[in-house]
Amino acid sequence: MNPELFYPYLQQCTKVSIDSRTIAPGDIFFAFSGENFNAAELAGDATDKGALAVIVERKEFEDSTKNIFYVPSTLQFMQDLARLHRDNLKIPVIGLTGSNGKTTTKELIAAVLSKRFNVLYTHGNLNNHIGVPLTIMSVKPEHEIAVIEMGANHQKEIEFLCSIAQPDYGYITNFGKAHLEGFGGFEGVIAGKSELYTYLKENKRTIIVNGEDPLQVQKTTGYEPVVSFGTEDADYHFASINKGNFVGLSFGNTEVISQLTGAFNFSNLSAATTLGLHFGLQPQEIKEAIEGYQPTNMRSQVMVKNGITLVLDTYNANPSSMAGSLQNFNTFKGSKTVIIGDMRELGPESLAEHTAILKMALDMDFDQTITVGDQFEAAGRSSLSFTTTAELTDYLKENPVTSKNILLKASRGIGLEKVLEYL
Ligand SMILES: CC(=O)N[C@H]1[C@@H](OP(=O)(O)OP(=O)(O)OC[C@H]2O[C@@H](n3ccc(=O)[nH]c3=O)[C@H](O)[C@@H]2O)O[C@H](CO)[C@@H](O)[C@@H]1O[C@H](C)C(=O)N[C@@H](C)C(=O)N[C@H](CCC(=O)N[C@@H](CCC[C@@H](N)C(=O)O)C(=O)O)C(=O)O
Ligand SMILES: Nc1ncnc2c1ncn2[C@@H]1O[C@H](COP(=O)(O)OP(=O)(O)OP(=O)(O)O)[C@@H](O)[C@H]1O
Ligand SMILES: C[C@@H](N)C(=O)N[C@H](C)C(=O)O
Repeated sequence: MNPELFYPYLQQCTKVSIDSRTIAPGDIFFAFSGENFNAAELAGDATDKGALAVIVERKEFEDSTKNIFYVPSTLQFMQDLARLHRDNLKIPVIGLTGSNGKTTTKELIAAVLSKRFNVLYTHGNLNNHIGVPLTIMSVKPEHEIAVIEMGANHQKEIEFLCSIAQPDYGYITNFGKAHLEGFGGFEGVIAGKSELYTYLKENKRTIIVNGEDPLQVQKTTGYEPVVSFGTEDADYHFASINKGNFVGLSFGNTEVISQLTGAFNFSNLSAATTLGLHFGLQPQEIKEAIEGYQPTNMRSQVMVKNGITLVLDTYNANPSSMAGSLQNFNTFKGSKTVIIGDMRELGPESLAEHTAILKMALDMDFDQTITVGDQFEAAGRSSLSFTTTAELTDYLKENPVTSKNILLKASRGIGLEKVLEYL
């Protein structure tokens, strides 16, 4: 089977899926093999559920009478099919990457643009070599704009994802100390993420740039077309405002207060507002969209429990986002405890980065700094350190935290959100 021959199935399908458990009539099922399952064995189940077509990479499961087609690599086929679909799309595609804030910014952009357009945007964090093709293939004729998040942890990955998403507009949230191991240090992060700029420049597409970020400005100076925000002379200028623990922005007579905490979210809000204005939305529409967006995904999520203000930021962590979270949390009024867990994928710089973050936390105005993970443990003395989240929860059962504010931040693998029920 080749992608051109298969393309009519994609045009007719209800949705695409890589999980037979989600298949409904009219769907296409792409069967992958993994650590636990070889999904090709489930091709029959998928057709029993009404799948329009199934792609398998095991010849013995091919059955053209049931539209079960064999390809040498399900992944490669899916990527080629997505590229073909993208070639046929006539709508603006906005691509974004960066070290921190991709998902939040993507959600904000989608919320804003959805006030006026039918927007297809990346679901959750499906931002990689599997997630991007799935997202692109999900664009239907009724969609008017697509917002595609692109993630990477090594060189040439963004270049590859751009070859599929082919963004007309591109935005890099920032360069930070994330995935240092795979990128080969901070310079490697800059090179890897800048592959988006290379694509946009080579294809004369529009760059959205934060004029207050010197590294982004340096990478884009002299290029046209650019839509800039931030500085006074940028295309769009916003002032940062705060209400309690929440960050917002103002422009003209419009004041917007988001449900996001952390000064770092100002650039995320600014990017979404810029795109809203660029696509002709009214300030009031943008305000309603941003004020209505509530993070529910362990990304700087603020909640009140038993009278304690909790910041749940356990979806990921790296030195840049950890520093931002600590600085923000330090501005909270009242007594404060931070519970921070190891930051993964930092390679040889890991210990030094954990040591610097621990020092930063200990120098701040917190009642208690609690750490989880062997990297923080190796980094030195904190008020309290635990190797695993399970050890911490055992401790919390006997010794509840009494501060009025608690920050929880760690890499995903630490599973720090499990302590929530003991706070
Ligand atoms: C192929 C797949 O789905 N893998 C997921 C799967 O892996 P596992 O090996 O455990 O699969 P199984 O053996 O259980 O199943 C095999 C397949 O069979 C399907 N199946 C199973 C049972 C059944 O009854 N019916 C079935 O059809 C099943 O659906 C499988 O397809 O499970 C893991 C645990 O949940 C998943 O982690 C794994 O997902 C892989 C890794 C994946 O890439 N998923 C993409 C859809 C995706 O976009 N995932 C994002 C993660 C993005 C991310 O981490 N981004 C980074 C930067 C990118 C770095 C990049 N180089 C990379 O490595 O990804 C960032 O910083 O943002 C997500 O899920 O959020
Ligand atoms: N602009 C920003 N600058 C620095 N840190 C940020 C920024 N935006 C968000 N963060 C931090 O990063 C955390 C994760 O945010 P988000 O999920 O949006 O990032 P991401 O880049 O999509 O990460 P991932 O790809 O792993 O989902 C937030 O909870 C916050 O701590
Ligand atoms: C969850 C994954 N995309 C990620 O961001 N991993 C880093 C290492 C983290 O969890 O902090």
